[in-house]
Amino acid sequence: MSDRTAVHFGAGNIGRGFVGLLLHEAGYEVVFADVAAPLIDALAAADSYTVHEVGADAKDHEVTGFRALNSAQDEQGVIAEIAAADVVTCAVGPNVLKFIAPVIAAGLQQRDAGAAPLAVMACENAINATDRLREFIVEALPAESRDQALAKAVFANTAVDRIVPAQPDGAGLDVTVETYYEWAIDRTPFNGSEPEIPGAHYVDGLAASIERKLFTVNTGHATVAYHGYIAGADKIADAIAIPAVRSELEAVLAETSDLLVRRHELDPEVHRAYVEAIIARFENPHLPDTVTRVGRQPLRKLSRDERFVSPAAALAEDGTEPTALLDAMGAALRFDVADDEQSVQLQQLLRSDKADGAVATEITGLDEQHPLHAAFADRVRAARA
Ligand SMILES: NC(=O)c1ccc[n+]([C@@H]2O[C@H](COP(=O)([O-])OP(=O)(O)OC[C@H]3O[C@@H](n4cnc5c(N)ncnc54)[C@H](O)[C@@H]3O)[C@@H](O)[C@H]2O)c1
Ligand SMILES: O=P(O)(O)OC[C@@H](O)[C@@H](O)[C@H](O)[C@H](O)CO
Repeated sequence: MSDRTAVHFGAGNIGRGFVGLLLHEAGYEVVFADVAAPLIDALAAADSYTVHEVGADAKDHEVTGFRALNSAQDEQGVIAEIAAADVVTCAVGPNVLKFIAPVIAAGLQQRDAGAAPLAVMACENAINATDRLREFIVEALPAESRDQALAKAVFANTAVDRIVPAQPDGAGLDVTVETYYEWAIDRTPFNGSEPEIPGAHYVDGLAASIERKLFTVNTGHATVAYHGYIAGADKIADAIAIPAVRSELEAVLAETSDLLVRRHELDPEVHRAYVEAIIARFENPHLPDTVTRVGRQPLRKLSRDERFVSPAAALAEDGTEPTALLDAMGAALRFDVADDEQSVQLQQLLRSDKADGAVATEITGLDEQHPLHAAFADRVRAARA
């Protein structure tokens, strides 16, 4: 039995197939907290699950020694775990951070002031997700004990990268993943006391790592998903095999590469190799990933600080029209998937009687004066025609 505990919110694909696995391999007892009752019941009843890698040099990994708590039904149990844990991580989706924050806040209040600080690290596809989580925790803490509670934790931003597709019915707790993974954690807030996680690596400041990842892996992935969806593809590997989709992907990544190389002073050759490796990951024929999973929640993906608008707005502000990014954003507007709530909301918005410019602003958060706005409003008009 381990003497170190990690509470992980979100026992879904990346939670079991990546964060839970790496924490287990680092020697932590992982306590999964999730609101999905069947999933938590299955985890609580299991002694182990298997992470199956697919692709070159694939291996199977057994995860054992975990516990599982239903955070909707046993909030006090989760709070007590957090009060005593060494690490808290989450992979619940950026829009869910506000719901888990009050529980973490309560755990910090209950924590012994003499205990080593709790390492809090959000593992979401978003810029500074841990900072966002911290803001929600701050809001949840009473003013009179806020500073004491916050002093009991260290908050570090992270960037996580591993493609974990939706798992097929009947897979149970086992998870199929690609072999590649990367977990970059900002070392700065730890002042030398960073948790030992051999599968992760520490970096000085996360801005370059997270933007490189989000604006390459996720911008590229979403481009393949949205153009692939329009072309009628179901799987990402099939979508990228369509020459027109592949050209859109390459054009989008040329635009984000231009921004990333300049902004973070990346070596262009090293970055080119990074881009090529990512395209090869999208082509992995053994990975059963779909355009509907990768394109999920289009309103989040089209929001201001996300994978399309953030780099496209920066390029437009520099005087370049990012045509491929705009075309991918236009393709995203045509993502019409009945069981994706945000896709339904997006289609309702497009059918509304609001002006194209107002719709463009509502989706992207860009005001009418922004240099990207008019070009995106044109894509809105085209999608409504
Ligand atoms: N799947 C990937 O390839 C991948 C890779 C890197 C990062 N991510 C990021 O990880 C996050 C999760 O993605 P995923 O693919 O694992 O999604 P998922 O839907 O498989 O898992 C999310 C889990 O969070 C749980 N959850 C929802 N609300 C909760 C709450 N209030 N408290 C506790 N648990 C709650 C859900 O029940 C679900 O089990 C997202 O931010 C995603 O962008 C995913
Ligand atoms: O998780 P999302 O919805 O932000 O993005 C969908 C995919 O691009 C994403 O899950 C990737 O598979 C992952 O980020 C790879 O590291």
